Amino acid sequence: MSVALVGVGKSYGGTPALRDVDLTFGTGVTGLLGPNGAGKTTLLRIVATGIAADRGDVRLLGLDPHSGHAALTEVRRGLGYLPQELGYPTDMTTFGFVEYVAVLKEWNDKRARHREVRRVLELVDLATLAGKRVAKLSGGQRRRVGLAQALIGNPRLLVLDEPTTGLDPAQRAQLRRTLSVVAHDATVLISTHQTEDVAALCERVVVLAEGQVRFDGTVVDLVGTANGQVWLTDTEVPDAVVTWRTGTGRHRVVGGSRPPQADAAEPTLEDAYLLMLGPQAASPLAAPRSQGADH
Ligand SMILES: Nc1ncnc2c1ncn2[C@@H]1O[C@H](COP(=O)(O)OP(=O)(O)OP(=O)(O)O)[C@@H](O)[C@H]1O
Repeated sequence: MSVALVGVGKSYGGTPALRDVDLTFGTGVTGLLGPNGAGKTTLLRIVATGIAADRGDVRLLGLDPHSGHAALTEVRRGLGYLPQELGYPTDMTTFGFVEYVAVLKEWNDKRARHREVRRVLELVDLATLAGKRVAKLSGGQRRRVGLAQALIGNPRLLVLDEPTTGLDPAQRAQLRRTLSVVAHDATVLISTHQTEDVAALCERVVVLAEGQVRFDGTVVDLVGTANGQVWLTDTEVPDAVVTWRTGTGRHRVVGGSRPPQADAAEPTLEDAYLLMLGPQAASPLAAPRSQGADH
């Protein structure tokens, strides 16, 4: 296993961010879902060696990263990381910034380094913007520069904190293609608020809430937890766990007792996620629902 966490806990001051987390990850893409403050970024920062856990055992690529400088360096050599917020030196060009990271990652041979920078820029569809200054890129383009630097050297462990933020639908599809290739021989962890990304990309999904693992399994199994609990109705239903008016004017009803004159609907990953977390999940995902389609 590339990542093994046993009894991992982390607090900031008195605030617990992760409590007693047991998780292992091997090759393939795993999606981390959870409401704001669930602990996703904290978990990814621990796996990316940015911070140490307060409690428990952390093994990354077979090593305890905090057992000494050599182990930490060895883990970092195999790691690609896109943090939630990456500061960009905006006076550099796209090529210049990615090359700068490649230098830090010990790509000392100039020709090999340039080839690698061109390769990762191609992967994220930025080759034509290689000479443009980062300051002049759009938010989505800048996010892809961040992705490019994470992909340098084909890392065995790829940690991406909200990689789809700011990407348009075509770019998200491109990212899905890229990650599905990378994941053949790498362990990829992504956090996202987009259940569609998880449904499209991940074999496995982990739901975190209040610093604890609430679900760990396949996407299909998570969707299955909502079987028989999703309906479409013409009128509002007061006792639903979550409900919203869809773009067609009908109400999607998730959880609670079956409403009278309801049509059963095929559950989606989002339904299952909302049902699992109840009103707690309502912050990031449920807000824009009134404009949504009938799903
Ligand atoms: N540097 C920090 N100092 C103090 N508290 C922090 C810090 N980082 C995170 N926290 C707290 O730890 C908890 C978990 O935060 P974390 O950022 O890991 O959650 P998250 O699931 O990534 O949230 P989001 O979806 O909003 O990014 C929250 O209560 C948060 O306020």
